[in-house]
Amino acid sequence: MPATPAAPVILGNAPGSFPHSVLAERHPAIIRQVRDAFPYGPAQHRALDELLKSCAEGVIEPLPEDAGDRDRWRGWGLDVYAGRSWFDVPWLWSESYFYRRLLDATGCTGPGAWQGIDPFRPFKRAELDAPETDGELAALDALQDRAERERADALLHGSLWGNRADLGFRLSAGEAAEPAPVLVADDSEALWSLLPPSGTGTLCLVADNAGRELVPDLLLIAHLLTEGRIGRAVLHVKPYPYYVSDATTADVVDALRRLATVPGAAAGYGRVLWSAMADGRLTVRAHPFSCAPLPYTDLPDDLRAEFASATLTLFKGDLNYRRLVGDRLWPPTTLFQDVTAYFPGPVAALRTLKSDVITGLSAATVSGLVAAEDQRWRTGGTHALIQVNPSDDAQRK
Ligand SMILES: O=P(O)(O)OC[C@H]1O[C@](O)(CO)[C@@H](O)[C@@H]1O
Repeated sequence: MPATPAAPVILGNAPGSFPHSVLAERHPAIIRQVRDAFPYGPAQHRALDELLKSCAEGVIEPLPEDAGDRDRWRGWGLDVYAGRSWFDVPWLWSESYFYRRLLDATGCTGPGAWQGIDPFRPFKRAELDAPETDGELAALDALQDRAERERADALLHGSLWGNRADLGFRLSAGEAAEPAPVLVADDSEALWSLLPPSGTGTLCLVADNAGRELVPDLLLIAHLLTEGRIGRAVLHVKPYPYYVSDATTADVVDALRRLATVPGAAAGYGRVLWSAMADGRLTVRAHPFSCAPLPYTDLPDDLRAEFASATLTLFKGDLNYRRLVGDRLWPPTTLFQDVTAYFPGPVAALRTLKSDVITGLSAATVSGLVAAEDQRWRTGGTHALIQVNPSDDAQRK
């Protein structure tokens, strides 16, 4: 458990706050976008109307009695939160449950003809098929004659900034200008020391978004396998559509098929990944807990054991960061090592900053950011971090 006293859990009930705006504005907008993207029938339109009304002024309703995951959600807190306003329960819980209910409203959770139809697929496909993606993949050609470490860094940064859907395989961390550095924490040396070129271990990469984030995540995995920094990778994705663009197995297939159609170096990475899938060096996992509305302190035993045996578990994106350190208003200088001390193995986070949660910053970095941007740096997606806790559970005891 953290050596630091726990900070307050973030709720969505403070008007003017970022979490409140997500519940009050972003969720209704997502309902509108999804409704406009599909030729839904009357029952789906009615269900979307009901969800719109509920999330604006209603309360959290239980799942239907025949929902296959009803007991799971009851175990995740549904019995405690049902009947309360969406705004008064932990923000992480409320947001996660919104996406679960959206799947019911669109028929994705079935039964029926719409079962399994991802309501976010048109947006994910558009991003994957965008001409910008071709341009960014073509940039890989220029990397090929660089030293291994340089290519590794460029791919790490591609994966990091892919979280903003902006691959830019950067050869450096970008403008590190004071007082507001782009990269607010950079533990990349510690990360590479966990994945030396002679490695045979396993990387668990806990993915975030599909499309222009998942593609560079896959490229990074291909590089690590090819260069012998890891022997195996396990890519954790979501078992069902979630938080609009979160990657599912179908999105992995789309991304790999996309890489199979491009020219140049990108196609070579695609071939590496395709054969690594075939011989088991790359596997895809879609554990139910990946869509849990809970922090990773509540890891179920099977996932805990899996992460404990990995050489490194790498969490991508903002939502995973919130779950990793706890969705709490930590003082920004709270040590990342303290809030991740519960984690059963070496762990790293690659994240662009899109919500209030932050840990592991130096006091000087915080004051530079606040002086330049007040608190906007926390949520604007213009800053990023690479944080590592290299010690595993055994070493801490
Ligand atoms: O795709 P990412 O990086 O996980 O970001 C998702 C973030 O977007 C939001 O859903 C809304 O901004 C946050 O709640 C969440 O943390």
